[in-house]
Amino acid sequence: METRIDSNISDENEGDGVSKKMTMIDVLLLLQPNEPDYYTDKMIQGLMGVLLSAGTDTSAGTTEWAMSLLLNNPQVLKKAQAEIDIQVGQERLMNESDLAKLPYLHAIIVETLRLYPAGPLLVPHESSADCVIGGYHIPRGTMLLVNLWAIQNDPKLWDEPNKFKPERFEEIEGGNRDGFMLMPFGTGRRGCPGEGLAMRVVGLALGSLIQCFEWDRMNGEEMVDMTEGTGLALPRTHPLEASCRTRANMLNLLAQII
Ligand code: HEM
Repeated sequence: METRIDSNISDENEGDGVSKKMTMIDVLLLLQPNEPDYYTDKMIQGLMGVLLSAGTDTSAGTTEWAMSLLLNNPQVLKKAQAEIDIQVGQERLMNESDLAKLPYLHAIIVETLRLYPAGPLLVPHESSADCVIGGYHIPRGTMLLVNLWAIQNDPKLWDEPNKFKPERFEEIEGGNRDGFMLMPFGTGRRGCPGEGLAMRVVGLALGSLIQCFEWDRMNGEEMVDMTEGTGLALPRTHPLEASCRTRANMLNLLAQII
């Protein structure tokens, strides 16, 4: 990965500085001449590495949990497919601009993030000054972990918290954020900066899989095992295996692009 980022940096350094589309690396390199001690190659490389590592397993894992939940809840999968068929049709592949017309797909992703948040304890925060949280005195320099998983699965806050019910978010624009019941991307100024990108990436990947293929569990009646593994981004214990076949009406379209 370092080599890749290095070569991007040296390509950009050799260019005339005017690129067709500004990437984040382009912007950082433009800032470099004015503040060379701050925008060093090492710092840019580190920033890119953080974005890649923070954005990859989280988005892929959320897509995998969502597919697992859909396989165990085929009626939800059918409803999502019907929404895509009505809003997008089968003449073209769905694209990013379709996401705004697919509230049920959005609700599926939010419900997945409620049940299986990729950051179950958020990331550790540290108080920069003495403060009081919920009546507790927190001295400066204390590490604070938020048990997001417990909040998002709390029966005092959620009706049937263990059930996968995307309908609970269908009516609510952008998911229910009242009272911090749901914050899969954290909150405040250290909240996840990749939220918008993640929702688009997961929406497009999951939506395309639903639009193009019929999905079944590998072992018929046997439910997909939903055991959580250990790891920072709440991985599954076993990678998901599923059976899929191209939907009859999508065959021609897919044949053209493969
Ligand atoms: C489904 C996907 C994702 C989930 C669930 C997720 C969740 C989170 C959470 C819970 C935090 C900690 C927030 C807090 O402590 O308040 C976080 C931080 C962060 N995320 Fe994400 N994230 C996702 C995707 C991404 C993507 C795509 C990127 C970038 C390309 C990204 C970049 C970051 C960075 C840089 C931080 C640290 C922010 C800081 O400390 O100021 N994340 N994310």
